Order: sequence, then C-alpha cells, then structure tokens
Amino acid sequence: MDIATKPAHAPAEHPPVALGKVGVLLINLGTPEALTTGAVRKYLAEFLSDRRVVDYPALVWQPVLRGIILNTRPAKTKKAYAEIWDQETGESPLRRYTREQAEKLAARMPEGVHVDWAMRYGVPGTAETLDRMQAAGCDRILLVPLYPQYSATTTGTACDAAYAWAMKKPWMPAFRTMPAFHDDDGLIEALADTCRRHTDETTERVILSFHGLPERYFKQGDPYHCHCQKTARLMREKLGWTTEFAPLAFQSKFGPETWLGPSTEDLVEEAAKEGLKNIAVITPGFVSDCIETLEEVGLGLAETFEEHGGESLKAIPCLNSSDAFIDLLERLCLRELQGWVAS
Ligand SMILES: C=CC1=C(C)c2cc3[nH]c(cc4nc(cc5[nH]c(cc1n2)c(C)c5CCC(=O)O)C(CCC(=O)O)=C4C)c(C)c3C=C
Ligand SMILES: [Fe+2]
Ligand SMILES: [Fe+2]
Repeated sequence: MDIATKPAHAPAEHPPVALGKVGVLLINLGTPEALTTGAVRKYLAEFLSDRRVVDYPALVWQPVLRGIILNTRPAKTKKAYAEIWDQETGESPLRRYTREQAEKLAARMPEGVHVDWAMRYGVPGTAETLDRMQAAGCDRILLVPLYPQYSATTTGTACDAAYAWAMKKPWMPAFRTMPAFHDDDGLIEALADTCRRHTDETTERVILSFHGLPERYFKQGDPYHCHCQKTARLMREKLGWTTEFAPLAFQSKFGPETWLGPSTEDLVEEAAKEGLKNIAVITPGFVSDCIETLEEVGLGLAETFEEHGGESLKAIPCLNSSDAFIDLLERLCLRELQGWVAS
C-alpha cells in the first residue's frame, strides 16, 4: 500500500513522501518464471552474466555464454525443473519456499515491520520489490540473503543488487545486512534435528553436501569454504558423528575450472563401491529445496548410487518453511533490528 503523504508545513510543490517503516527483505538466488526453455534461458542469462558468479572478462565470457551455453543448457535445465516443479502451486520449489518463509516470518515480526521477498535473478526482482517497500514507507531495511555461509557469489551479489537499486534513488533507505549464520547454534540444532529424524541405525553414511565454487575464488579470499567446514564440524559435534561417517563434499560443478572438492558425486560412487547400501545426503548450504537438492541429489545422485551397487540414497529435506527455520529467522532478524524496533 502506498502511504505517501505531504509533510505538514511543506510548501504546496513539495513531493509526497512515505516514511517511518522498518522493512525486512528476504533474498534468494532465483528461478525461471515459468516452466519453459525460454524462461530458463532468460534466468540463466541474467545469472551467468553476473561478474560475481562468473568473473571472466565479458569480452571472453559473453560469446561463450551467448554462443554455446545459452543454446544448449536451457533445454537440459528445463527438463530437470520439470521433474521437480511444484504442481500444487505452479512455482519452482525455491520460489515457493522463499515466499512461504516471508509469509510466516511476517506473522512473527513486531507490528509495523514490513516483510517482503525477492530473487536476485528473475522475478520478483530485488529492484521492483525494493520500490514497493519504499513506496510502503520503509526507510530502514534489513537485507537477508538466504545463505547461511557467506560467498561473494551469493550473499555478496544479493547485497550488490540492493545497493545498485539504491544508487539510482534520490533518497535511499538505511540498509543493514544479515551476517553469515553458518555457525549459529539455532541453525546447527535445526540441521541436526532434521538429520536425526531422517536417518536411523541402517544409515551407513551421511554426506554433508554444499554447493561448490571455483577453487580460485577461495584462494582470492572468499570465506565460503571455511564457513562450510565450520557448519559441518559443528553439525558433527552436535550429532556425535565422525568425519568418516559424515564427510563434507561439494556438488553442482559448472565449467572447466577446478572447483572445491571432494565432489559429492565421487563420494557417492565410492560409498557404493565400498559396498554401502543405505546412505543419506544432507545439503546444509541450502535453506530451501531447489533443483540442486531435489533433482541433482534426490534424483541424479540416487541413480548414480544405485548404478554402482548401492540400494538407497536418501536426500534429507532442507529446512524450507519449517517452524525450526522460521524460529531461527525470527531470532536473527530481531537481533539485527535492535534499535529499529522496540525490543
Ligand atoms: C559459476 C557458476 C556458479 C557458481 C559460482 C554458483 C554458486 C552458488 N550457487 C548456489 C546456489 C544455487 N545455485 C543454483 C543453480 C545453479 N547454479 C549454477 C552455477 C553456479 N552457482 C547454475 C548454472 C545453476 C542453474 C541450474 C542448472 O542449469 O543446472 C540454485 C537453484 C535455483 C533453483 O531455482 O532451483 C541454487 C539455490 C550457491 C549457494 C553458490 C555458492 C556458494
Ligand atoms: Fe549455483
Ligand atoms: Fe546442478
């Protein structure tokens, strides 16, 4: 709702202003707008043109992206989305869970705090959502990129999009940004609880699988690798699990560079070749189920495991819009909103 009003005592030509509200903006990665190859191409073009994600010089990268990748990958990716598209709501799972998280968080925030959600790539876009929040009177906004572990390729670029929007505004709101929450005890407990509920005495190994990154980014100072290691260590400590029982791995390799390792796919194959029959994979870097967890792990790696002699690979669900995750979001947001809302 637009609450713009003309300030009292202002001259007649003074523009209307909307002020006085605090906003919380949840931002996730992005997703195609529809289940079509064209929508997937549009989303991938925006995503893979982000220099925080692929940092090659545009002169070298854009011809490869536009000439090869965007002509081959969208059809394959669309097929993968078709396997996991949410039939109930007609959205991608990532979009559905992000929306539900915002709706549930809104019900927990103090009166007058405006909660909204956006995607870094695709729709609803970050700029259009910030426009709406500003029109609703938000002059202080907490940005909450939905990634427990910081990476320039995810958290960094989500904030970039907000700052880029602000650069064009004559009067930008005050921003705060949610710090990484990879070692927050509430996150670790919620993940441990999910692990307990989805494993039993027949589970022979649980792979802690995080989205990968080019190793070069880590060497350049991106702390993501260290954050993943810490989340994994704290989960093992909480669960009393060894590194052998719960090894860390990285999935979703893209392109020819060396990525962080070991690769989840290699560990799944090795587990089957060792003769293990029942394993599980948890993805603690994703707060919402998406193509990477449901299709790549839940379908693709489950098949790989069986092909090499395993029987069952269980993909443990992400926290999604569970009470445990909303409790965590509520606590983190109230902590970061101190001084902006009455505590
Ligand atoms: C160089 C390429 C990529 C980097 C770096 C990267 C980092 C990164 N990504 C996520 C989370 C997600 N990625 C998702 C999809 C996805 N990621 C890449 C490439 C890189 N990601 C591609 C090409 C795709 C598209 C899918 C495909 O074509 O196979 C998603 C899923 C979105 C959805 O709608 O389901 C998420 C989530 C993290 C956390 C991360 C770095 C830490
Ligand atoms: Fe990715
Ligand atoms: Fe993938």
